[in-house]
Amino acid sequence: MEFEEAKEVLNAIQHAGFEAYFVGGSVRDTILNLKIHDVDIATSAYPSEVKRIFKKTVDTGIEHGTVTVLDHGRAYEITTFRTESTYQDFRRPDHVEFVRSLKDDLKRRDLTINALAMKPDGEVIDHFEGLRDLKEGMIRAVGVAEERFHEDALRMMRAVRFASQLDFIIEKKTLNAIHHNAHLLSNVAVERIHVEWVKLLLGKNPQAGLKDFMATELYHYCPLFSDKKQVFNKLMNLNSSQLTEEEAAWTLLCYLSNLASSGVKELLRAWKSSNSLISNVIVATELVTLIRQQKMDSWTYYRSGLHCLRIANEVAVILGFGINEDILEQKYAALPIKDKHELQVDGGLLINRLKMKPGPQLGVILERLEHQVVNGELDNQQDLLLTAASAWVK
Ligand SMILES: Nc1ccn([C@@H]2O[C@H](COP(=O)(O)OP(=O)(O)OP(=O)(O)O)[C@@H](O)[C@H]2O)c(=O)n1
Repeated sequence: MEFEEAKEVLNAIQHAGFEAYFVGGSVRDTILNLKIHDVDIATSAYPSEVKRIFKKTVDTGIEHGTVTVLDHGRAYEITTFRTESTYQDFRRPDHVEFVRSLKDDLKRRDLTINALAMKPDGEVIDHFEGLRDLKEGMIRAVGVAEERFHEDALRMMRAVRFASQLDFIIEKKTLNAIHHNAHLLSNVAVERIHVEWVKLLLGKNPQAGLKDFMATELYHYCPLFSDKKQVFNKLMNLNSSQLTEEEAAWTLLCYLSNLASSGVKELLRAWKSSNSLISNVIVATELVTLIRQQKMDSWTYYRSGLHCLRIANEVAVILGFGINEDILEQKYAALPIKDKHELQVDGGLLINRLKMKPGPQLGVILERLEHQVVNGELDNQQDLLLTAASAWVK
């Protein structure tokens, strides 16, 4: 386990005479028995001191106190204890103030469940009753919630995200503070909000996260979400099994919003999504309707591709009209060709053998061949395809 190896890193810092602890999400997730992804370390050593202890380091965020240590092929982020919120946009490193006390460092973290530290021997340091909140399933800001949210407004989205991801309840004062400060979210980079929003949708209890997201009016300050109250209500009422990936989450949202492809594009662009995500969600959203209408023919399977078919069907299953997964896979596997390049003729061949001229007619004929092969009307054999094409040319 990553923790075991990371202990050596902690020990090395301690041997050099400094304090060092595991902090943040890895401590929370270990206590919750969840899989941990990255291990963050907080230390009283300044970055220059950390760099003296280890052979291989990278200055990944030296201005906010972070040095990455490379050890046995792994990377560990080691951050000097700090006070004022440096969790904000790292383009604003002007707030950093290093301190030598762990408590001061933990005091400026967002939520009590994220303000725990752990020693290499597993002892947990808990200044803000994070262990109690973990046990009770509570999301609570550290200290005065308003202050924490002013330091970094993204924390409000993190709170609703954790409510969904961990299936926890947001404590009343924290929830009120989010409601009161929701407008501050407008100052946060969309990319950062995006990460939290997706984690909320993919969480264990998205209905709970959405309920808080709406009740606190955070959604008003998210791109193009102001008019989506009804859609979120629909989402909340779905007895959904857990969504497995971001594209499925957006597809569900776009389908429930009745968005045509231009609307999907506009929404996802506003959320700064990648072009590949946008095009997959456009295809998958249309597919959901076709699945509902039972209009799934071979051509639809072919042009959608297996990836989008799976996404659309995941959504259709949640909506109660999905296709049996095995049947979906079988139908796709049974397609005579999966890609245009598998067609036994191409433009060059038509020009050479049928003396066709390059131009739009060639494209039309190739497309017709492709359709017929996919639909099983014509075998994908070169001589058959050439015969069919030559008949169409005449
Ligand atoms: N806006 C933020 C972001 C992070 N943190 C602190 O920095 C730690 C690490 O942050 P990050 O890795 O972004 O999130 P995790 O809490 O580790 O959650 P995840 O498991 O999703 O990575 C958090 O636990 C929390 O203590 C914070 O106080 N405020």
